[in-house]
Amino acid sequence: MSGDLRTDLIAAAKHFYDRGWMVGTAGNLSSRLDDGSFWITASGRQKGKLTATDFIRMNLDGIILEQPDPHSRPSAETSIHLAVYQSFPEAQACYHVHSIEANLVSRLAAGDVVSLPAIEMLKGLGVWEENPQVSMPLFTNYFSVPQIAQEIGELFAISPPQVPALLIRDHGVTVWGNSPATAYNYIEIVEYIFRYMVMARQSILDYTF
Ligand SMILES: CSCCC(=O)C(=O)COP(=O)(O)O
Ligand SMILES: [Zn+2]
Repeated sequence: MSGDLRTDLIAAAKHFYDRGWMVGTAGNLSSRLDDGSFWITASGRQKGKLTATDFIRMNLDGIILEQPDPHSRPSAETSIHLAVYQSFPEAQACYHVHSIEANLVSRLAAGDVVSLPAIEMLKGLGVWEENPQVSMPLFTNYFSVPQIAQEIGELFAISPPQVPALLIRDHGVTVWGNSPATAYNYIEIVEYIFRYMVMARQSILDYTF
């Protein structure tokens, strides 16, 4: 598997699993090859113990190109990865995890965006401004995942987000980057920001975002 994108995905999933962000088979990761196709985690796999056969290679039309385990199915949330890759052709990796903090933060916002605190960590998401006013798009967790994906694609076609991340209410966060390493960092940064927001709510200090 040397030079195989699945090596990065397996290592990332193990790290996120160990952080408690991919427990109980939660979350899905994908990464693109030079031909535009992508490896994505098969559905329902234990994300702390992935092997090369726990992935499926698909093209941007959602057609399966390689399936090392013939009994596997693509992630149930493949349509969201497709919406991200179709919206952002430069994206090379798309990572989705479920943390408790992401779920709590999604309940802090009543509307369709979450305002983020103007902290230094925003630079890690590409925001280099004095006292930035930044929000992350927040989507409804429809039972039908393709419906979530459709809303993502429709919104991003007219209004690209300020940061390479989206939150689904009561579900989890999805990020994308121009490499697997970048997407990995983005997950760590958004989860830091969510943790900050939850802790700020619990603190006696008056924080407004
Ligand atoms: C307990 S996880 C519920 C499904 C989900 O939201 C998820 O991220 C994992 O789905 P997959 O089909 O990719 O395993
Ligand atoms: Zn999910």
